[in-house]
Amino acid sequence: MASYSANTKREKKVFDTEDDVAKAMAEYTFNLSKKFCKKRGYFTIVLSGGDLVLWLKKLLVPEYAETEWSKWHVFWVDERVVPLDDKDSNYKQTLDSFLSEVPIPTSNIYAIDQNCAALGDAKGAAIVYEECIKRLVNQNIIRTYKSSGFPQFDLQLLGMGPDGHMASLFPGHYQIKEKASLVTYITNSPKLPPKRITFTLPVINCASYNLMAVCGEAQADAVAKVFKDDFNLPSARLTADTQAIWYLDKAAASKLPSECL
Ligand SMILES: O=C1O[C@H](COP(=O)(O)O)[C@@H](O)[C@H](O)[C@H]1O
Repeated sequence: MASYSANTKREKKVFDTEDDVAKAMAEYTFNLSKKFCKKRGYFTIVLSGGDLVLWLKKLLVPEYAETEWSKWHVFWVDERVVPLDDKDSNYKQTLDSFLSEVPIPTSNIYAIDQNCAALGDAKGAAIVYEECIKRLVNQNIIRTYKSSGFPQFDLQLLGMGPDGHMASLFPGHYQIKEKASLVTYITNSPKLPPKRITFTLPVINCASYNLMAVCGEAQADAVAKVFKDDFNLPSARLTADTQAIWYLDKAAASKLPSECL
């Protein structure tokens, strides 16, 4: 199993504005899509909810017209267990702002199970999502991390909340300790809505590339704690197989200790 003890060097780039972060995230995604589509014929990309959903629109510019959308397989690192047409659904938000604009085959977009979502069955949704990931590993669409059996996604685009949570792994909640499952669930999330499913930390850290994009002053304290290695914050535990990089705007980076600048 992958280690999550911060042995992959945490990298960062600071940009002037949120718009610059979004543009750089799009460029990073485009380049990795090109690399993996050429190498394997697939690109497995994991998305988050939150602000990032809007930043994905930067991929819709003519510069990236050659993106091989038909080779994309899209997952969510976490999802709120609400009906798929609910305004809080990460799937719906991403569909409305980005996915509906690009020709990714519908069968390559892996939303959570709609029955579990409609019933608010978080445990069931986690089980079904884990089965889905395992099936795609068996089909060689998702690679595995150094023959550990853990899935290895090509790229994950992540966000962090002001409390330092990433995906739906929240500070002080036991889900961060889960090591055996691929997908777990929470029914008392401190951020609403309360029922969510989430990739576990080993799965998150097995990805080839992890890009954490964080903007705004509200996140500055948490960013500073992460870069001081405060592992109480789930986001401080982010690593990756090849690269774990943080894209920050100046506001989010404003409280970084001077030795980190
Ligand atoms: O609830 C969630 O929050 C985090 C962070 O969102 P942000 O708006 O502060 O960027 C997000 O990454 C996660 O996917 C989402 O479910």
